[in-house]
Amino acid sequence: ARFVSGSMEDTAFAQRVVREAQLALGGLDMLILNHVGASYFGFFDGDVEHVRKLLEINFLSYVAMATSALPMLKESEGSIVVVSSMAGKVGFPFTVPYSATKFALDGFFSSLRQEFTIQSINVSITLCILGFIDTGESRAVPALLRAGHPHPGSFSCPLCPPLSLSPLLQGDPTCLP
Ligand SMILES: NC(=O)C1=CN([C@@H]2O[C@H](COP(=O)(O)OP(=O)(O)OC[C@H]3O[C@@H](n4cnc5c(N)ncnc54)[C@H](OP(=O)(O)O)[C@@H]3O)[C@@H](O)[C@H]2O)C=CC1
Ligand SMILES: CC(C)CCC[C@@H](C)[C@H]1CC[C@H]2[C@@H]3C(=O)C=C4C[C@@H](O)CC[C@]4(C)[C@H]3CC[C@]12C
Repeated sequence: ARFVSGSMEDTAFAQRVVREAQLALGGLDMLILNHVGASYFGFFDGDVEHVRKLLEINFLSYVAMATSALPMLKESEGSIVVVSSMAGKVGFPFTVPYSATKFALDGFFSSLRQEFTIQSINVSITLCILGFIDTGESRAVPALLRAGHPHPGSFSCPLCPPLSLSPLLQGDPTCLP
């Protein structure tokens, strides 16, 4: 495997990764955009700088990489895959900055897809809407909810008040509308 180390909060770095891929591979069939910066699970704390930084990592770098990769993807009639979340489709408490970055991805890439159709550009754009997955930082979330954090006492799913979120986090999707 090849890698380029750096941080996606710097759009120049995001563009460099694509250039390095071009030099190393000579073209690109697929661009999978997946990384996310660390955030917190709790009530919005008013930190606007955190929202800006998260937008740079989770949103702007995706825009920069897709834009830089587009000539290669047009050439190969390839694909862009954008990893998003249910929190990027429905407002959900305790993930305000993260959710904003995922909604932004939907706005940008779903609109771009429409333009590709109008212009007959044969590059597919797939937005993946994932539910809860037991990885990285997210591992702490079910325990936080079970412990009544960040809201004291238990709380219910805002979309279906009679049902608790716990079954959903344990893999039972019956809470979904
Ligand atoms: N887990 C979940 O419940 C859900 C996840 N998703 C989505 O799935 C995707 C993957 O999530 P998941 O695997 O859980 O996330 P993790 O938090 O486990 O991993 C995040 C990855 O992003 C990288 N990263 C973090 N900050 C930066 C940065 N500044 N520059 C470059 N890379 C960075 C990390 O690299 P390093 O390890 O080197 O720091 C790490 O590889 C994301 O798009 C997420 O939104 C969607 C719905 C639910
Ligand atoms: C219709 C709704 C009731 C569905 C609610 C689903 C909720 C519980 C699911 C859907 C998407 C999930 C979050 C997610 O996408 C990614 C992360 C990043 C990780 O670092 C920390 C955990 C976090 C915030 C997940 C927390 C749980 C979320 C909000």
